[in-house]
Amino acid sequence: MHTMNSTETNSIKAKIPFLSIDQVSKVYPSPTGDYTVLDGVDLTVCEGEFVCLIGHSGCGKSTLLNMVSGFNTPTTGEVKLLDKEIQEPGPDRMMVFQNYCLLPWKTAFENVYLAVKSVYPEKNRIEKVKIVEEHLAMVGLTEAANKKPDQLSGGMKQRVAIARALAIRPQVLILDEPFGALDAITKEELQEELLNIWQDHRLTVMMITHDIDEALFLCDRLVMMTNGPSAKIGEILEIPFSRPRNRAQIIEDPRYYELRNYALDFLFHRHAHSEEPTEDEEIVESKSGFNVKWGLALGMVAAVAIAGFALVQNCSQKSANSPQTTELQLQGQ
Ligand SMILES: Nc1ncnc2c1ncn2[C@@H]1O[C@H](COP(=O)(O)OP(=O)(O)OP(=O)(O)O)[C@@H](O)[C@H]1O
Repeated sequence: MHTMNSTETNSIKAKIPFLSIDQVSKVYPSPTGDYTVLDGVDLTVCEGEFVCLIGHSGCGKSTLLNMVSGFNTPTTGEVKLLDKEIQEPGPDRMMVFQNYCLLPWKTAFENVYLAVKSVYPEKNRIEKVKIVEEHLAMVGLTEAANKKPDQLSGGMKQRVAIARALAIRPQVLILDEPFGALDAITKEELQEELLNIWQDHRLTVMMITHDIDEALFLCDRLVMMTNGPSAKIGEILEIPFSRPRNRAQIIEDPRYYELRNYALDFLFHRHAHSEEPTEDEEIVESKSGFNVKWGLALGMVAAVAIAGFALVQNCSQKSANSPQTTELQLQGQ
C-alpha cells in the first residue's frame, strides 16, 4: 500500500501547483485560552483531482474546507488557488452542503437561476435559462424543475444543490458531507452521478465524508486527519483503482479491503477518538452549539434578503457553525 508523506506531496506541488494549503493553523479564542483546531496543515491538490477528507467528528475538516471556499481564514499559513491567496468566497469555488441550502419558496429552476444570474449578469435571459436547463438535465431533474424544495425528496434537493454549484462552472467543487443525509440507494445513485459529472467536466473536487466506502469509490487520494485539538493531516492514501470505476469490480479487488482496513486502523486504533472531551473541547463545543442556533436563525433571515451567489455564502456561514454531532458512519460496521 502506498501512502504519501509530505515530501511526496510536495513533489506533486512542484509538478502542477493548483490548490495549495501551506502550514495552515486555525485558533479560536475560548474562555480558558486559545483553542487550536488545526495546526501545520499542508496539502497540495492537483487540477482535476478528486480528494476526500476523512477524520473524526470535530477534528477540523469543515474548518479546513471553509478556508478553501474563503468563508474562513487561517490564523497562520495560507491557502492558494493558482498562486492567488484565497481570502474570500468566489464563484471559482462552490460548496455543496449536507443540508442543501435551497431557498424554500423558489422552485428548483429558480434556485439554480438565481445563482446563474448573480454570476453571469452579462448574459441575457435566454442564455441563462439554457444554462439552468442544461444543469437540471445533467442531474436528471428536468421534470421536477418547477417543484419547490418541499415537493422534492432529499436526493432531488441535493441534485438541485449540485446543479446550482456546477451551473456557475467553478474551478473547485467543495462538498461537505453531501450525501450524509440520504438513504443508501439514493446515496449510491448520486455518487455515480457525481463521478460522471466529474469525469465529463474534470473539476477539482474536495469532499468531506464519514464513509470510507464512499471515499474509496470516488477519490484519487484519501486524506486522513488526526484528532483535534491541533489536528493535522496524518496520512494520505492513494486510491489505485482505474477509472471509470465500477463499484462491483472495486469491491472484488483485494486492494479494496486492504485500503479499507488501513483507513479503519488509522481512525479507530492509531487515532482513536477520545470518549471524554478535554475541558477546552467542552467549552468550545458548547460555544459552538450557541453559534449553531444563532447561525441558523441569522442564516434564514439573511436568505430572505439576498439571493443567488449570496445565498451560497450565507449557507456556508451556517455550515461553518454546524453542530459537531456525527460519529463516523462506516458501512458494514
Ligand atoms: N466559530 C467557531 N468558534 C469556535 N470554535 C469553533 C468554531 N467553528 C468550529 N469550531 C470548533 O472547531 C472544531 C472543528 O470543527 P469542524 O466543524 O471543522 O469539525 P469537523 O471535523 O468538520 O466535524 P464534523 O465531522 O462533526 O462535521 C470543533 O471543536 C468546533 O467546535
